Amino acid sequence: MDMSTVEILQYNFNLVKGATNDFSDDNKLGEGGFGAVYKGELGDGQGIAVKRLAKDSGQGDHEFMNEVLLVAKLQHRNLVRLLGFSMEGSERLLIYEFMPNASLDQFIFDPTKCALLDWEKRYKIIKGIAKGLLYLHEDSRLMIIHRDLKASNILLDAELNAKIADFGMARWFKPEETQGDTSQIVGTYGYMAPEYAMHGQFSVKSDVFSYGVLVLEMITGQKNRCFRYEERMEDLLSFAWKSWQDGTAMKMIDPILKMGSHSLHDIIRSIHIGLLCVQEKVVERPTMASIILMLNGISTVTLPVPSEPAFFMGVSEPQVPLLHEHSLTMSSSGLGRAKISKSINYVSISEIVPR
Ligand SMILES: Nc1ncnc2c1ncn2[C@@H]1O[C@H](COP(=O)(O)OP(=O)(O)OP(=O)(O)O)[C@@H](O)[C@H]1O
Repeated sequence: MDMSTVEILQYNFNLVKGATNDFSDDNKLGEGGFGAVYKGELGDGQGIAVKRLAKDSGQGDHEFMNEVLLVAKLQHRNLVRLLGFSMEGSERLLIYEFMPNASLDQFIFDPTKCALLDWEKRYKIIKGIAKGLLYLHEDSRLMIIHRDLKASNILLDAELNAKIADFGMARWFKPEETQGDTSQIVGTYGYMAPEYAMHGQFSVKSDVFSYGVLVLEMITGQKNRCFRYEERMEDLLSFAWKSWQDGTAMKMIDPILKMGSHSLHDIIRSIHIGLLCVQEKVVERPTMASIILMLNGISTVTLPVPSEPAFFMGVSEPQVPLLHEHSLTMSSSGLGRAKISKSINYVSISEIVPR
């Protein structure tokens, strides 16, 4: 381990504790599957978000530091930057740059704040997420599959640039290894590709699936998990697919997105791209590299006709109550044995080589 890098990344525990007012409730930004997140300010005025990891991970200091070093090396304008870490006893803190506009879900699903994100801004975010994912999938030194891409994991900076957060569940791969099988499924209901949710198979294409759900949510302004149309509960993917087939895709667009003809073209194209991402057949889903070409509307790129999406939501509603927006962990034997886990520990970030 490169000790000089460790020194640069390691923050004094008491300093961080003080910066968050002793992890006070007033400073609490939210709580995720890994623990609570607190706002803080360092002596030089820099805003930070401190993730205080749940204490039951049992991970050694050395392993923890190794993981932090790996994550800190990932730098891209569409990824939330990990500034460093702090440890004391069983306490483990991750220190991130602070994102003043919080997460995307707090805009697009909020009846008032949704108006702050017009189509231009949403389109910029859709493109930004695609660039961040492409970096994770193809351009960083290691291949990374996020595995829990969703609206609450997209943070927004002061200029509303999209920054992908929560690499806690990402896995690192050697470049030639692009697929994995796991019995520990960690993701969020509504965004998980069916082959991952049901058989534990994950690949860059399971991230592409989640990206497609996210794009469709940004256009409709509704959550995949509780989509409504004319007072009826529907399944977002089935609804999008049916509307597309019927030539009535317009009716799924969030009315708040007032459209000129130029943006309408981009919105319809984005619905098309979203549908390509959520196709049932994994091989038919485009890669992030082709998605970026499609989004940029390169005229030589003709979009393929989408095939049927996976109606995962419709057929396999888990028979368990869902706790908030939280991630679920289930055995690879299927949804019947799904169980909710609120305290997924960060051991999963250390899995560098897939099984
Ligand atoms: N760097 C940050 N800057 C500003 N706010 C942040 C930052 N990181 C997290 N938050 C806030 O803290 C909340 C909790 O974050 P966290 O990533 O732990 O949970 P989550 O994404 O809601 O759930 P999960 O752990 O299931 O992914 C987020 O919704 C976000 O509003």
